[in-house]
Amino acid sequence: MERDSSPSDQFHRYKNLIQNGDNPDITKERQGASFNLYNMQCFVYENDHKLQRRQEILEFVESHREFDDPVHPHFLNRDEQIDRATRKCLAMVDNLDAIDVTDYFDEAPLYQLLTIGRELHCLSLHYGMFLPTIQVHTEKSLILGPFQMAASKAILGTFAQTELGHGSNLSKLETTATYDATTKEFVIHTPTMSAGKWWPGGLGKSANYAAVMAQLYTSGESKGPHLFMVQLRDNAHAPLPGVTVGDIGPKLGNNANDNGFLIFDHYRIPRRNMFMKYSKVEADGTYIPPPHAKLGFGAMVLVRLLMIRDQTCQLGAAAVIAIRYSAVRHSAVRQGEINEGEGEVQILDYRTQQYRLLPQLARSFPSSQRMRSRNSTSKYVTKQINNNANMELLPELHALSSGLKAVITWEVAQGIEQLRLSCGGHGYSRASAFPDMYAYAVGGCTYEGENIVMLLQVARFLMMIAKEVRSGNPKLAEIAEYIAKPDAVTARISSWKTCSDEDIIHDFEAVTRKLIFATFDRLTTLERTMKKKEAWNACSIDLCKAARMHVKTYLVKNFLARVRTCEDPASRTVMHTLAKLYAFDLISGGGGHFMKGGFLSEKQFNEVQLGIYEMLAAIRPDSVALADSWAISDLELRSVLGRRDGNVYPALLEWAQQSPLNQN
Ligand SMILES: CCCCCCCCCCCCCCCC(=O)SCCNC(=O)CCNC(=O)[C@H](O)C(C)(C)COP(=O)(O)OP(=O)(O)OC[C@H]1O[C@@H](n2cnc3c(N)ncnc32)[C@H](O)[C@@H]1OP(=O)(O)O
Ligand SMILES: Cc1cc2nc3c(=O)[nH]c(=O)nc-3n(C[C@H](O)[C@H](O)[C@H](O)COP(=O)(O)OP(=O)(O)OC[C@H]3O[C@@H](n4cnc5c(N)ncnc54)[C@H](O)[C@@H]3O)c2cc1C
Repeated sequence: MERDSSPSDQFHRYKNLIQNGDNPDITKERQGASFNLYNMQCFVYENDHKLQRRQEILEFVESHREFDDPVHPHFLNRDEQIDRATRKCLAMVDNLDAIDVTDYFDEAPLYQLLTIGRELHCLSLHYGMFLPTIQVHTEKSLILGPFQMAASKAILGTFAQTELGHGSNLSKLETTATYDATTKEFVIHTPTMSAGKWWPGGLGKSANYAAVMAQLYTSGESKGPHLFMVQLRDNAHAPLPGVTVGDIGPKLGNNANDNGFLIFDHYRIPRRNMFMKYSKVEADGTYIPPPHAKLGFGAMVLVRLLMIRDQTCQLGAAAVIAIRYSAVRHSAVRQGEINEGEGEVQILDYRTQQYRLLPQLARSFPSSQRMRSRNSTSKYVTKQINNNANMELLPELHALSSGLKAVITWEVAQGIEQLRLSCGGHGYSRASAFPDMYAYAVGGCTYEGENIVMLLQVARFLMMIAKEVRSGNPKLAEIAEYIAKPDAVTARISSWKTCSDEDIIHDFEAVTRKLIFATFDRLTTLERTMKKKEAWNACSIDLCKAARMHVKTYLVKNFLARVRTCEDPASRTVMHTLAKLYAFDLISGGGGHFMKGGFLSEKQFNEVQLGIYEMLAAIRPDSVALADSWAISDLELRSVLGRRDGNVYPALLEWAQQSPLNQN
């Protein structure tokens, strides 16, 4: 008997049968949009220049063969993944000038996503933290040398702070840097096993330098954690004597990045290798403290701000995938019928599906847009600090960057998981891109400051403000002005169609204020009978809740404010509904806080719920176009389910063809 045709032959037969232009369901969705896509995209990306740059970068990457993937990266083992990412990374960097990517917040992450994807790479920390550390912490007169060397990749660096034994608690780091005034050197040493550096990205194989955080000792005194520029490997890339270094093995995600470990044995570096912009050790060992104790943590603040934008884009991309897929599932065999006899519906028509998708889509917009103005705030603050003029803004920036980082990374990770589930079985396949997105995003909940630890930093700031308000002499940062407003007795929220932005903001501010003062009162009461730190620990769950609510209020206010700037009326109408959906969904999720003390009546709560259902129905016809407004190309999305043309099934077959198990 003649043998069956190979899986490959069969696959091509199906492919020819199915693939024929865009999926008609998705085309119909696009045709039904109530707004002009280009106008909306210009609003989302602030202006058409940014949109145009996205397109230019995409075309540049697509036209360069060195960025092609001969084998889909999902089918590679870890060595092959690292090899692929490293090759692509070098090509990416070699072409930086040609495509002129200079914008760190928008263009650089896009360029990286298009060329490499979400696996990170050997230079992630070099660009993500080493260069920013040099920028933030090197004296002006000395910056050119190291910066040029790092920028030109003559040296490749990482940021080595976390140790086996301590990550969050920086004051207890154990690596030491002891100044030897006789040789004018620092001796870097790992005194215990738990002092070994653990986690720095790119350390395992790639970096030959590191910005190392170590406890400074000079003239026999401990001066706390400080940063040092340390060479780790020689020109042949072998570890230098006194340095032991390696890879820490596979992780949940980011596996093309060689996160590493690092141990020092009385390793000597010149005095000038201490980053001395803010604090100094003179040749004789005299220590000069910084103008603000926490200036040494400045690079982390900058990277937390970078992360917010980067992470939000992941949620946007996940929403694009799930919405497009929901519009095409099932064009041939539909899941069920809403009205018997009228045929089956797209899964996007199920109210439960809309409830899974659209609040996540709404959530993806405010955070990304906020970041753009945070970018300028951070530049402003950095300038003030560089001029040694104004340290007053530092606590505000620290609180805001920590809070946004904690709330957004959590919401992004949760949102991606919810969107993955909404795609049923196919969401579980790596072809969907959800597993890689989730693994990438959820890392952000931990690195650059564990989220709970970050929320507790925000809470410190809020408790300080509450104390000032209670003392009647507050000096309020802009982000905290509402905390001094008079108490509000009842909520103003009403039907989503009639309630104003001011009503929504009023209620969010009132509830957050109550939460902050209730926590403050509990804390001060406990402090009467407990040590301060014990009282803080006893209140820490409430402290986190108050911090989260403060950040959410900030996001709601800014989303509504941003929508008001939209010049195109049709886009503004849809975005306004999306902003209200975002706010109502938060109220619904945090109902306990809103209903406490009868602030929000049961009737109002019911209006909130009903409002959500009505807004889902109102947004439904625009959902695919709203997903398109993220202007994410297929190359950036890297998802079989989220393809722009909606031809999911042939693409899934094609993807599965590449599995090594199908090769023989
Ligand atoms: C190509 C481009 C791609 C772009 C795409 C982006 C992605 C790019 C990929 C990155 C890939 C992964 C990169 C991971 C890289 C790491 O993970 S590096 C390691 C990061 N580690 C951390 O973040 C550790 C977290 N821990 C901390 O930050 C600090 O220890 C803590 C938690 C803030 C506490 O600090 P502490 O000094 O022990 O605490 P304490 O003495 O209690 O002092 C607190 C006081 O200091 C203040 N304070 C603390 N920190 C600060 C600060 N930073 N500023 C100002 N004040 C501060 C507080 O406000 C507080 O003030 P008061 O209330 O007393 O007035
Ligand atoms: C993918 C990835 C990449 C990384 N890259 C780098 C890098 O390049 N360079 C680098 O130096 N580090 C890096 N890290 C390490 C990262 O910065 C730390 O893991 C992070 O700061 C948390 O520290 P930890 O792991 O010690 O957690 P811990 O601090 O041990 O936290 C464990 C638990 O204890 C809780 N906890 C800790 N302190 C408190 C507190 N005061 N109050 C209440 N709860 C508390 C936390 O909330 C958490 O639940 C990376 C980590 C990951 C996952």
